[in-house]
Amino acid sequence: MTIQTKNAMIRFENLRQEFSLSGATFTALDGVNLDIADGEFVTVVGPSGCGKSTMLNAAAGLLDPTSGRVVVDDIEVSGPSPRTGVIFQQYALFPWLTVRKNVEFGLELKKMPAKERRVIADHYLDLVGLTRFADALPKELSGGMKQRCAIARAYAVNPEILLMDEPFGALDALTRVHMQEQLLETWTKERRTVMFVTHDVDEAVFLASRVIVMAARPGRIYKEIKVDLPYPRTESMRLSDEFARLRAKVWEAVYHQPDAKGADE
Ligand SMILES: Nc1ncnc2c1ncn2[C@@H]1O[C@H](COP(=O)(O)OP(=O)(O)OP(=O)(O)O)[C@@H](O)[C@H]1O
Repeated sequence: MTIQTKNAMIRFENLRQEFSLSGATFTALDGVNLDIADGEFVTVVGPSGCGKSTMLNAAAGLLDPTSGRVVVDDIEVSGPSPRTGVIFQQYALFPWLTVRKNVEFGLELKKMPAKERRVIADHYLDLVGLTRFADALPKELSGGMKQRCAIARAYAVNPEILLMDEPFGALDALTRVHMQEQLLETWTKERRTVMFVTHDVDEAVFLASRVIVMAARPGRIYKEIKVDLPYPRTESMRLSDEFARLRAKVWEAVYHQPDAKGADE
């Protein structure tokens, strides 16, 4: 399935990714074509092992594609770039640095003067609601707060793209819902192009303007489901008939594919 849009910020062009596994070649992704428009919020779902993280890692420049390529704003991705912020499920915070210092980290690497760094860090800490915890250490934060810190840190270096791999996967259901609302609030105020990988069908529908459903063996795009709910998304939308209809549609596409087993089974 090929999905192309005008003004793509991220373009997957016929991406194929093979891995060597105990001497054998395993095709994790095959023929992936997808455009994500500037400022769009796209979620990616699919059975375990269908290559969601592989796709995201390719966009992050963490993989060398077997063939095809990923293009960001007309430039081929050949390695990690400051234009792209990546947030994983594990809170990749430095435990010995305060929350503010964690957010400032990328700016320090850029050799930005301390005063400027602090202004930017404090802006993003405010945006994610962590101002009161600026001087705390990561161990003093809850899981949700740690991920908010990771989001502030990713935003601080001003990337055009945010790649998020199951960022709320380790959180309890209630915190997860709050985090989804908070992320959308941040994204509405400071819009970036987002590709967000998740296992959670509700999360995929609530966040995205477009849900990409993948299939396994080999990993490929199976379906695209448009979410025509306006932003800002609200709790009442989550409980609406339209949301239920979209959830059912995505659920059907994920769990009732012609060959619905995960690649690992
Ligand atoms: N570096 C690697 N070396 C070998 N095989 C890999 C590597 N990375 C991923 N794979 C394999 O590629 C397939 C796709 O993995 P990937 O993590 O992208 O899937 P996923 O859809 O994100 O899975 P999940 O939903 O379980 O996280 C899996 O079978 C995995 O074992």
